[in-house]
Amino acid sequence: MRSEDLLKLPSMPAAGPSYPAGPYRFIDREFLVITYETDPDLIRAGLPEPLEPIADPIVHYEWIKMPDSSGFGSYTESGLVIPARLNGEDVNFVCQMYLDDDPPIAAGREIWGFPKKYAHPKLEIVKDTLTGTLEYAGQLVAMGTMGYKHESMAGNGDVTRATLSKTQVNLKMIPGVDGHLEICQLVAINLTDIVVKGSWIGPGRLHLVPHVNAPVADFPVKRVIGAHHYIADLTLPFGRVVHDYNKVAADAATPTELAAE
Ligand SMILES: CC(=O)CC(=O)O
Repeated sequence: MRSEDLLKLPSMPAAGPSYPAGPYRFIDREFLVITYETDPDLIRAGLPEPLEPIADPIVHYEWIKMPDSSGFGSYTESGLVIPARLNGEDVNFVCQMYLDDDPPIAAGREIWGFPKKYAHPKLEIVKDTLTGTLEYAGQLVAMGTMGYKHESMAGNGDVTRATLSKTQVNLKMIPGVDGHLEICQLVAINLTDIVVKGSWIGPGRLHLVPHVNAPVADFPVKRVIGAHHYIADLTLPFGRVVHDYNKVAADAATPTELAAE
């Protein structure tokens, strides 16, 4: 295989790349987001610097069903997002994500640094209840329930658009061949071409179970604040590096330390 052909490949392995080149467009992407209050000390400890906590110690627990995703197919994911501040901007730090499809796990980690792990999330309508569950290694670790379409936010599409437009921040960590973190960065992403197709609020409940390898319950639920169900089409564009830990450490190293390397 010629080098110039290799360099045009979207991903590895060269024999059957895991995911194609973008753009990555999602149609009818359906969200259940349960917002709750947790312990402020746990939020402070869970946010990588220089991210800072906001005044309210809140977490968004999400289920996202993606039936039609270019390049990735049909899959579901679930996880935790923590509102935070970065350089004076309100952002969402993507803290944990669990999903059931290999290409978006590989692409999510390799391109944008999403903290993705393989698990079995589900989002379904069961009788009168929008129900999200997450199983990791055969055990239930999260269950969220919401009254189905109680109050439409149709006249309030801008609120949902604003929610989807908020900057997301990931901690991307990829080791090099010597095992050290060759890439250790905060990566920011803003979704584009957002079309909100439906949006509802209603009563919600959330149950999290401690699990060592899917530690969603490390941010325990003190009080549920609200539940939001919405459906949208959107594009996930490439990201941008907003903080490079290796560069900051190299810039801070003294000339003596550098000479000793
Ligand atoms: C591929 C991705 O990272 C997108 C998603 O699953 O949210």
